[in-house]
Amino acid sequence: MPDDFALTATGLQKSFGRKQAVNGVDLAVPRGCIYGVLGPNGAGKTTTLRMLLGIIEPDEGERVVLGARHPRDVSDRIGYLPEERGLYPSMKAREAIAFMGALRGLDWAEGRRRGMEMLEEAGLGVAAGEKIRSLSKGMAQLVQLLGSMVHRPDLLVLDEPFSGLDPVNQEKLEQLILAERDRGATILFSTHVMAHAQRLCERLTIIAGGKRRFEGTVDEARALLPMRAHLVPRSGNGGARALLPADAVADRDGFDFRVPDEGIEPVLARLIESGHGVAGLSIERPSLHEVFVKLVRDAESGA
Ligand SMILES: Nc1ncnc2c1ncn2[C@@H]1O[C@H](COP(=O)(O)OP(=O)(O)OP(=O)(O)O)[C@@H](O)[C@H]1O
Repeated sequence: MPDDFALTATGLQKSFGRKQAVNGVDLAVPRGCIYGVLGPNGAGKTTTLRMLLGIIEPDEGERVVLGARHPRDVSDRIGYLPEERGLYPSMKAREAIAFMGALRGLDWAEGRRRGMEMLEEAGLGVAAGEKIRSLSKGMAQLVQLLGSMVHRPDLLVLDEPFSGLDPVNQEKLEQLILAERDRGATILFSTHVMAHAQRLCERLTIIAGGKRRFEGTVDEARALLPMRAHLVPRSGNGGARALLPADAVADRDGFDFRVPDEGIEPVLARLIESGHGVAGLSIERPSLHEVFVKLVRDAESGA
């Protein structure tokens, strides 16, 4: 494996009975990068992550994780937040973190010390001595997340880490992920919430129907769809329609349309020369959410 990659996988395939969950996924995750595995429900994200971690074996394909022949050989260097959350309900938060660290080879006392420190840094110091069963679901999830980081892993794999968290805790989680990246870790996380991916990911893969539909940066993904313009003619919506691109749709105060390949300038020139004028114009890049929906719909329709 080239040293610049924390993880590579080629041609991963997995079936459960007659259901093909993953059908030939390739991944190359650069070291020190925040990498998103995006896909709709049932796309094969969890199955892909489990194969990468060696929890299940692929039917076909290869994966090299942190240079190892099998992911289990480097499990002490990996942190993992599984999709099914769960900590021992009778453990106190600080101990639950130390326990998760101990499972990855961290000294118990050091785990407790770091656990306390991490809880305080995350603004959860008050929860340190509380039993897991008395914490809210979101708080318990954050404790489990801290537990997956306590041994300072080189690779952190988080399966749908944002689900179940309120907006304040989602923000906290974004900060924790960025801090782990700044520490030097590689972070691989799955999600179907595009706003987090758009803000965090340096690279991403979109999976749908068990296959890879896109790989690249957020900017490259957003460039897959044309920019959109919202234009307000000074003369109102009346006579300007005929001067706009054919796909222009009128809304309350103007028109929405795809920016033509030749640019927006000819449209503006026509409106100005004809005396309709331009009272307002905004041009927006499509969001990752819009690109995701398009790619998933194309995949569903077999495009
Ligand atoms: N152990 C299993 N036995 C049978 N089918 C399975 C098993 N695990 C996954 N599947 C099926 O494989 C497909 C992919 O599932 P997977 O959980 O990997 O998708 P996902 O992208 O993580 O979905 P979600 O976002 O809903 O969690 C689904 O159709 C799922 O029902």
